[in-house]
Amino acid sequence: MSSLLKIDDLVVEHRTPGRPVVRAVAGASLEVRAGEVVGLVGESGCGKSTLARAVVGLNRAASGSISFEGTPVTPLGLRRRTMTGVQMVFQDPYASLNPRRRVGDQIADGLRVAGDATSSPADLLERVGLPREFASRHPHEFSGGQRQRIAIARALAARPRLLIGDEPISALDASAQSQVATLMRDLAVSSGAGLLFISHDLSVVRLIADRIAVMYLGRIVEVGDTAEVWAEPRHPYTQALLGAIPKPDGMGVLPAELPGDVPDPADPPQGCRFHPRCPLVMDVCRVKEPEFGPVACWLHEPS
Ligand SMILES: Nc1ncnc2c1ncn2[C@@H]1O[C@H](COP(=O)(O)OP(=O)(O)OP(=O)(O)O)[C@@H](O)[C@H]1O
Repeated sequence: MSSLLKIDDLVVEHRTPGRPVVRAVAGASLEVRAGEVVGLVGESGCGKSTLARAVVGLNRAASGSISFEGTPVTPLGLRRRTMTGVQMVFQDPYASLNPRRRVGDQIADGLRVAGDATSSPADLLERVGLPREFASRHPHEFSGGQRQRIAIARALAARPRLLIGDEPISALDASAQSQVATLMRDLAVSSGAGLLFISHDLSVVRLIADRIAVMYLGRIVEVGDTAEVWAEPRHPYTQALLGAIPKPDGMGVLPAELPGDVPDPADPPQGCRFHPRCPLVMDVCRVKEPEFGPVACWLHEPS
């Protein structure tokens, strides 16, 4: 599979006057290949949205690089390409659709972007599992799950090569969540596009992602094939997320609850950022950040 999106050592900072700088993405590296689904997971506030927004140019990169189909796009991100190559589906389908415009007209915008004169908005609605006649109606007539399908139809109309879902299911009813996630996966993969799917719902990510990237306090701490990471999570944080921390003596499993809260990204711990909460912490972890992959942990230092 060829590389579609490549993020290297990306740093993104939020600056608010009178407040310390928040380094929300602190040297993250990640790749999405054409035709694959990458699930990005991690606790609230770890920087997932900031990373996604940097990719589409809504947040500016302070350093590091982002390239799309081999072309560097940093520091402005993909904004100039967003209209054709990349589409993002946001968390809140109530906010992302224009309440005053008919659904069909909003989908038609995407078709125009792609220069697609053969498909109709009704065709796109059909592809996302909605009746063709919805095209003449307005967003307020629909449920959250239906609106998110409409937002997906609008994104797909532009024929993106990369689709990004930033928590696209977390505002939906439980019954709609896995359906919408699976739909995004099927539609992206069948058109040969890549999908970067951000979610804190691990069971859904497990269902749809080929690979999984685990983010902690601005960094990707583990990346791997979804089935392998589930079978054998290696970073203690991934183990905690999946509820399977082996005890240091190898006997049994610690409870999934991690001590303490996520540290403040404006003042991250020295050394490994996870060390204050890590049940397997060693001396080196307190002084030196593990800057290697695919498992950024001193227990898994490449030889
Ligand atoms: N516009 C902003 N100004 C200042 N700080 C921000 C801004 N946006 C995000 N942050 C901070 O950056 C950090 C990362 O936030 P981000 O929203 O990227 O995380 P996330 O993993 O997507 O979390 P969530 O799942 O809650 O959206 C958090 O500490 C957050 O408070």
